[in-house]
Amino acid sequence: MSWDSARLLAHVVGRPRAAVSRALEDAVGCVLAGPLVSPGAVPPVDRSAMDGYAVCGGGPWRVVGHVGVECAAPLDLSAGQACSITTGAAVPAGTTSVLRDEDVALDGEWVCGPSEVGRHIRRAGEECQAGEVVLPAGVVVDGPVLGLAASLGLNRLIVIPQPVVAVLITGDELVHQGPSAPGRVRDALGPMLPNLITRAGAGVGPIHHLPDTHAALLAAIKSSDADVVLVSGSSASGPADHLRAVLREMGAELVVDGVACRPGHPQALARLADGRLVIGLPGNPLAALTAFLTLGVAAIAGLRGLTLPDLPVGAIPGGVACHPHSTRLVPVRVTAQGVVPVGHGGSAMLRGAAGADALAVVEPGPAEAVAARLLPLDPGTRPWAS
Ligand SMILES: Nc1nc2c(c(=O)[nH]1)N[C@H]1C(S)=C(S)[C@@H](COP(=O)(O)OP(=O)(O)OC[C@H]3O[C@@H](n4cnc5c(N)ncnc54)[C@H](O)[C@@H]3O)O[C@H]1N2
Ligand code: MOO
Repeated sequence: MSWDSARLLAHVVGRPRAAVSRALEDAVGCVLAGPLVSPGAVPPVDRSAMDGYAVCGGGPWRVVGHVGVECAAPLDLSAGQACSITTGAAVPAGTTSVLRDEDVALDGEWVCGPSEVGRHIRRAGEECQAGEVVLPAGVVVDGPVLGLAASLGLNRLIVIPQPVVAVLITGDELVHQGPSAPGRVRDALGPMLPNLITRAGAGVGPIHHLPDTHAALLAAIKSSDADVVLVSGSSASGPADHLRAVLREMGAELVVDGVACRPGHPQALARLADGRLVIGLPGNPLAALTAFLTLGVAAIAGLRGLTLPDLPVGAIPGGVACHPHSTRLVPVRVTAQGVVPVGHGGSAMLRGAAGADALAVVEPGPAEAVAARLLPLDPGTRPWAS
């Protein structure tokens, strides 16, 4: 299966989770299930944009009082009157202009300065009117969205919740302390995957290290209640690679069974009878990373109700060799001079990817590519190209 078909299928198979109502503080990372509608006008009244004086008509003006932000019922002004005012305070009825502190001259109870009708007044409803849609469905709830929701007066949001992704790391040879040595390989995926899952917009579920047995893998997949289960190091066809046999035994639908890409070709995606997804990540660390960025990120986007972003295209002035039949995923830096491969892109090594910005998606072909789509290595990057 082609790399693009695999990515597309993973996105389609990740069906959006049911919408729920969440308190603002619990909604971060979720996706708006419907348009965000303002219940009222913002601001609700005309407000001063400056610290200074609200005035009525032409000057000089006699200062008749003070209005602070906390003042719920400000006095009225009539022609020739002014009141001192703070930024954000409701302007008194009759105000024609606000003058900044630094622009006025005071003489006892009199104030004078340059006034211009409407100046430094934030009009009621300037940001939005009651009933107005301020954000469409499908926006990821982040800090600014929460701030906006609060300033509209909302306490809760209707959102598609984040999916939960669990990780099963297989490999009897894996160790979690100290260096690799004959017979032992330092686990690189346990430390790598949680941050990638978070940046892709999912919750990190349990991470289990399993022995290389059919029974252990079967029991762990069966007992997980995560929306997506990532299984690393069991994707090929060796004696310790049990993933496909386990999926068969569970009656899973194998949606993606190998992808024509390098590295990462043995990756797989299956849907269990109850709708949960299982993604097989090849054990080689860069292959696991490319598979997560391909199938994992696309499935998570689907589960979150997000579209699959089109990838931006970058010029590669120095060119990069194509593979005759497979899509190459090549660690690159994105510079002002164009896209530059960083090297160290072998499937068992992370050195190139760790210092790169993106994977260049190099289409199969007979020669060299001088441009490629760019798959961000940080799956939390905003998709400018979509
Ligand atoms: N006969 C074939 N052999 C292999 C094929 C193939 O098509 N036919 N594909 C090769 C490719 S490509 C890859 S990638 C690997 C995928 O292997 P598995 O997913 O079954 O993983 P393992 O065999 O367990 O491990 C491969 C390699 O990666 C190391 N590894 C595993 N997990 C980790 C980890 N958490 N951290 C660091 N390194 C890890 C493991 O020690 C092995 O060296 O299969 C090829 N073989
Ligand atoms: O394709 Mo393997 O996934 O090269 O390392």
